[in-house]
Amino acid sequence: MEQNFDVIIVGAGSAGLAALREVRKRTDNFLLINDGPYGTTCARVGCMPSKALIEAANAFARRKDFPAFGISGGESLTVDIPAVLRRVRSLRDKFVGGVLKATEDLGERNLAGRARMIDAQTVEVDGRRFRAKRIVLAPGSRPVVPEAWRAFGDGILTTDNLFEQADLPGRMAVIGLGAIGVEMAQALARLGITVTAFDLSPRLAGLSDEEVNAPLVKLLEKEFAIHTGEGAELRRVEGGIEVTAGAAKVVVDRVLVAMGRRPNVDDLGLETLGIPLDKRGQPQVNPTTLQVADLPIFLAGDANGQAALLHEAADEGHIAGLNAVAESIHCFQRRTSLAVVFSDPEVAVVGKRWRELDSEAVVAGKVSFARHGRARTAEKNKGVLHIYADKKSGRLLGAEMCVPAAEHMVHLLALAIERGLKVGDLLRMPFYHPVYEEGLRSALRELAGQLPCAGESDLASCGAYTIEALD
Ligand SMILES: Cc1cc2nc3c(=O)[nH]c(=O)nc-3n(C[C@H](O)[C@H](O)[C@H](O)COP(=O)(O)OP(=O)(O)OC[C@H]3O[C@@H](n4cnc5c(N)ncnc54)[C@H](O)[C@@H]3O)c2cc1C
Ligand SMILES: NC(=O)c1ccc[n+]([C@@H]2O[C@H](COP(=O)([O-])OP(=O)(O)OC[C@H]3O[C@@H](n4cnc5c(N)ncnc54)[C@H](O)[C@@H]3O)[C@@H](O)[C@H]2O)c1
Repeated sequence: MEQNFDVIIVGAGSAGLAALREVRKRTDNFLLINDGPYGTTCARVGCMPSKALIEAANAFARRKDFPAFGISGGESLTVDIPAVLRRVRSLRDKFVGGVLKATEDLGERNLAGRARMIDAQTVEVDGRRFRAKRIVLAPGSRPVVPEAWRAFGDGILTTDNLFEQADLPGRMAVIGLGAIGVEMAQALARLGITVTAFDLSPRLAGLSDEEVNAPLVKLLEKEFAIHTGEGAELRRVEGGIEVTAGAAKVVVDRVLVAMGRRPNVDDLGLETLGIPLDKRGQPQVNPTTLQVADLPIFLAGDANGQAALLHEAADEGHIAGLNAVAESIHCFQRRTSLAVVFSDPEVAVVGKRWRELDSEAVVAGKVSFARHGRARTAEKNKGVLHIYADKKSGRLLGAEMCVPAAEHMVHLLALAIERGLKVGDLLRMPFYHPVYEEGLRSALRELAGQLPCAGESDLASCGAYTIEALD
């Protein structure tokens, strides 16, 4: 017999739980279905354990700057990788524990099992059928691992099991240098592991501006070997796994695969819905409503293949949850796009990427942090920052950067872009001395110098800014 609900939510990840928060405020008649471990990808195997590993690696790497500061003895420091991994898991358990509270009082409204759509209002789990007026699908994504590589068994790692390891070997390959690959390759190298990294693309960490990418590659190459432009192949050899890519060849103990994540939509029964699916099996999803075509279904989080980031998953779950209980479906304006990769220096992209802009219609303000005063005091004077603005109006459009404190500067820029500010508006803000944001100001001044509308001074003449966000 089928059970009837107002809303069914599939997936208890960040998107599913954000939907749950809205749904349960408005109805008790819901069902949450989750396959596999609870606790979310972010807290269990994603954002949080990866950042815990990075922090340990960066703390240990700091010893290399000690001589420059006049501190000696750094070379006698050692790292206990099993202890590092134990701390990562201990922190991870606390983060997961916090997340589990969101579902602990649900009782029978929380069902463990794999859900599959039967039609637009019916879901099947282990042969049982459940109907709902509306359904939120938030099944997340999983690491891409080429089928043939599964034969290497525990020689292959992904971030699903990296943090579970009791110890790590001396030689590792990292395949894929997107966000995960860059973060993990640098962290592993900083923990003393000999890392060799590979990517098909010469652009790393999601950067599209080659003038920002090139210095990043140079900096990372000081810490581990990087080979780009060729697909990697694996072969078991005496004493390890041989990785080849074009002319590059290395034997390693284990391989971390970070070649992207695939949305979990392939086994979800979407083909039963009678709507077109693209070649990746994705239905059309409206990003402002999360609605799938014109069905009573909402697809949120990594699963919709739009922006695989935590804050976007949470927003999408929120929108999907609200729309799943609303009388009529609402559109929500999405936030300025923002992504940070927690390498050192940090990589960050905000607003429009360079490749999305018409190079004829924009000007770029560029600054190198090599001579940045505050960064020099901290031995962190590395990287470059590019800001893009509309040539005619001076309106800020986006930025790409690999610099220290990028995570903070992109938030300031996101505010400016979201509020439609111009280069001159941001230059009228105070910049304290000495802070990393002075580098941002240099890039803005460089931009202003290229704009026909730029004045002679950063400061406004009398009067209000007449900008809602600032006055
Ligand atoms: C190593 C790593 C580091 C990351 N770092 C960052 C970061 O620093 N910043 C950032 O913004 N983002 C980061 N991310 C991305 C972020 O973690 C994800 O975007 C986010 O967790 C996605 O949430 P979600 O709800 O879509 O999916 P999930 O949290 O994966 O939830 C999906 C849930 O649905 C379940 N499920 C799947 N199929 C079914 C089914 N058929 N039936 C029932 N249940 C199902 C899954 O088992 C899972 O429990 C990182 C990701 C990784 C892997
Ligand atoms: N700091 C963060 O915000 C953060 C950190 C980690 C992950 N994430 C999210 O998780 C998602 C997945 O991360 P990811 O790094 O796995 O994916 P990604 O899509 O960012 O990068 C995958 C990389 O693998 C490369 N690649 C693909 N196939 C390859 C092959 N055959 N050989 C060599 N290289 C190959 C691609 O060129 C790309 O550079 C990202 O989209 C990101 O949104 C975010």
